[in-house]
Amino acid sequence: MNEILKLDHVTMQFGGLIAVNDFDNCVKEGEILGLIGPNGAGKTTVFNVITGVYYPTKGKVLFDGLDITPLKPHHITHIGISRTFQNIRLFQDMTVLENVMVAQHHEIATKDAEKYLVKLGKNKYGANSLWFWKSVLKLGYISREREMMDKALNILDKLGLKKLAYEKAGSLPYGEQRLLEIARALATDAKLLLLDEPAAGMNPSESQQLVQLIKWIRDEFQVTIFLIEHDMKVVMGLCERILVMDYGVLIAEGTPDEIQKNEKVIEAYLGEEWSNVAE
Ligand SMILES: Nc1ncnc2c1ncn2[C@@H]1O[C@H](COP(=O)(O)OP(=O)(O)OP(=O)(O)O)[C@@H](O)[C@H]1O
Repeated sequence: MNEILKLDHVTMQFGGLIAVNDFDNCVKEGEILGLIGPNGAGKTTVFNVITGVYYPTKGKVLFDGLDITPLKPHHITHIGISRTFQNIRLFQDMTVLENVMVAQHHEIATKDAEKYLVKLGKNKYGANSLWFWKSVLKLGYISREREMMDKALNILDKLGLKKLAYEKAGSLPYGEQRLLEIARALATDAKLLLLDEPAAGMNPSESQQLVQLIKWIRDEFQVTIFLIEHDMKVVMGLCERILVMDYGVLIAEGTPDEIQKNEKVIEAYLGEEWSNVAE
């Protein structure tokens, strides 16, 4: 499998604290990769470096072979990486449909990213570029809105949320708000989805459904998935490969079976969350 994302010796330091220390690994195209580790291990910081929230102290991030380290978060969304957050970030007072449509509007703000891609000879996004100029000139704006709505409804339909399209996002039960976050991420035409604790707050039956749904999303939308998760049953049932961090350091990599037997990993977890899995 090709590497879709490469973290090349990434270090992220906050003052005296090294949150991520020489992280050197990749995400392979089409895989479901898990990132686990105790609280404060540095997992979210890895996602923040990938998505341009932080500029790493050392190292580079490559996406499809392209150095994306200097790009801003909205540019990173534009080139095909989208994320969900640990704490749900929806527009609570907007409808479900509007939330998904708004996610597509990143295309409007892409000029700088396109300049950067052109400079690197990588402009594969001609259609979006045309849309940018059309929207500036207000040409085709209405038909474009229609297209966005159809696309949003299609995604909602696939995720079983279409019947809720005109409900306020804030009125949805927690599990469905998490699904809506995934719908928003898919609406950006992402090639790589970063999911930060997708099962947080779900009951055991919801989280088992989520495992099946994420596998289905990977196949249906042909996306690669990199996720942070504390629920070990979800991680072990879903991920094909797992990376384990502790105190900013990548301490293990392997299949679910290999990770469950890894002494360093067992030690890092001090038996806590781990005992749930081993049962
Ligand atoms: N902006 C920041 N400034 C200073 N320290 C930070 C910042 N962001 C993260 N940290 C610190 O970096 C370390 C790693 O934090 P991070 O949120 O990446 O861990 P995590 O593995 O995602 O934890 P959790 O599972 O609890 O979400 C922590 O000690 C945290 O306090």
